[in-house]
Amino acid sequence: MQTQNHIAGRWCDAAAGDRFPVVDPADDGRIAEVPDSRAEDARAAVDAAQAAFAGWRAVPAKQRAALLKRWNDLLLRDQDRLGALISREQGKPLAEGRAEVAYAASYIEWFAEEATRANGEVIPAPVAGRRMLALREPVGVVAAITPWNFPAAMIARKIAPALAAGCTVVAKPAEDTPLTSLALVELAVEAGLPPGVLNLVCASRERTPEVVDVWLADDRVRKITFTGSTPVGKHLARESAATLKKLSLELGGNAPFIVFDDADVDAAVDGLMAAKFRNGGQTCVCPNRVFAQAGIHDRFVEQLAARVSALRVGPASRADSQIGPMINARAVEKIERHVQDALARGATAVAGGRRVRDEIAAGPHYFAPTVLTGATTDMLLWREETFGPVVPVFRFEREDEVIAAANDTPFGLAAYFYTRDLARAWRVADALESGIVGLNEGAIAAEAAPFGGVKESGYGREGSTHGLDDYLHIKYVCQGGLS
Ligand SMILES: NC(=O)c1ccc[n+]([C@@H]2O[C@H](COP(=O)([O-])OP(=O)(O)OC[C@H]3O[C@@H](n4cnc5c(N)ncnc54)[C@H](O)[C@@H]3O)[C@@H](O)[C@H]2O)c1
Ligand SMILES: N[C@@H](CC=O)C(=O)O
Repeated sequence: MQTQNHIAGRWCDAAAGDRFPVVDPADDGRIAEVPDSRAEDARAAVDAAQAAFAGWRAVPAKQRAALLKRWNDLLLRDQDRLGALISREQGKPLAEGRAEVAYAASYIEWFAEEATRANGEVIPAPVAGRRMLALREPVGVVAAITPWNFPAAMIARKIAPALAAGCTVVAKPAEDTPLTSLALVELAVEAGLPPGVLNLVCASRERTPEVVDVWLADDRVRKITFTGSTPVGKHLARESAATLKKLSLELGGNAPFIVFDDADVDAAVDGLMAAKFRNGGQTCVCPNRVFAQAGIHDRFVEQLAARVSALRVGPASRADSQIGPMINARAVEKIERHVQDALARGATAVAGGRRVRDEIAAGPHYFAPTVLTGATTDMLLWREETFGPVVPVFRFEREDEVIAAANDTPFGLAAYFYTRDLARAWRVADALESGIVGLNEGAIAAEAAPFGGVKESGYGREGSTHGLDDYLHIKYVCQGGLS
């Protein structure tokens, strides 16, 4: 298991020698220790990335693509090992850990292919004797800051487009899950990535601001790409203004999931189970508020409660676990606070509603998959993302009422709805204020899709052809004297 920083092609400890523990969320048991980096480590990473930039951008796109393809192949070769590591440090069930490796690899493969398509344009000149071109160039050194919930996929879908575009990278993984990122970097080195092109430093929660502040202040860092909470995203936007860095921010959500009377209720329940319980509800696109129209409300809730009650809670180490531990004590406390607040304000738990601690789910961070009926807009879970296995169901009567309610949030990442009425399908898809819409579909993420939000869920897109643009800028070249 790799447990050192990677700077300028070398595995190294933090210059000051500090380390912090990485724990298994199932039982808080120590898995490993990694470097607790400081400002000097962050600066060394930028020095290395800047020194490597000129050489890397000059590597032909086809060779960069070949290297990314080798990296993709190595992830798939080691899928079982990496999947188990993700599950161990993050807590998701083993099948989901393995699936995340394939998901991460799909972004690397996608951007390997996109690397060779960063085409420019020849623009018809408005006057004689000129040739006008738009070239697409790498922005330079990119700083990537990633969350714990998808420790392989989130870093892969930032690093792969950056490398494909010809940028070099400094990265800092989430403090809860650095081991998977280190394992991915190890495979990138095995794939043949030159020294300095990809640098990764670990830092504890306390030291993270010291590391990231160096990158924010350094004018050699030309772009910040971040996935995480909205308050941290706003901080990065404010602090990078002084050097006018390019920014991609994938921030929090508060996704609505609407089931109309005319929906296929079985399909809606299937879609909600897929969208909500992936990673125990700790996914930024998880439905946070479920709206059921009066005509199907009771049938929908009955089916949903039966499915949710049957979910098996337990550690990733058991092959039959479907809901793992939450990432840490703060996370499970927030979930419990939301549920208790909802119950105190009149909601009813028709499934779950409490922490779990038993022979199988023996640790301190388990929460029962929960369905709450009678949810109302005065509850905490209306305003804040719960980020856990809790489904509050709101009853509604009319389409205009539910659209207003769905949009009544500063966030706008994902939204879902189920209907069989074609006119309504497009009316509602147009009216929802979100970057992503699942229409009769709960599983929306894919490497070929543009993933990102509107409003306070951030800006920029990851995946798809648009995902490469975030790491490129356009240079206009005007050649004269041709007549
Ligand atoms: N939009 C998305 O794709 C997406 C994905 C995952 C999580 N999220 C959101 O993130 C939230 C929970 O995730 P989290 O706890 O990892 O978020 P977080 O913002 O606390 O942490 C994310 C990353 O930011 C770093 N960080 C924390 N404080 C920082 C600071 N002051 N300066 C610089 N970096 C700092 C962390 O170390 C981590 O690497 C939820 O709201 C969720 O919706 C969004
Ligand atoms: N990994 C998620 C996004 C953030 O949580 C996804 O790609 O769906």
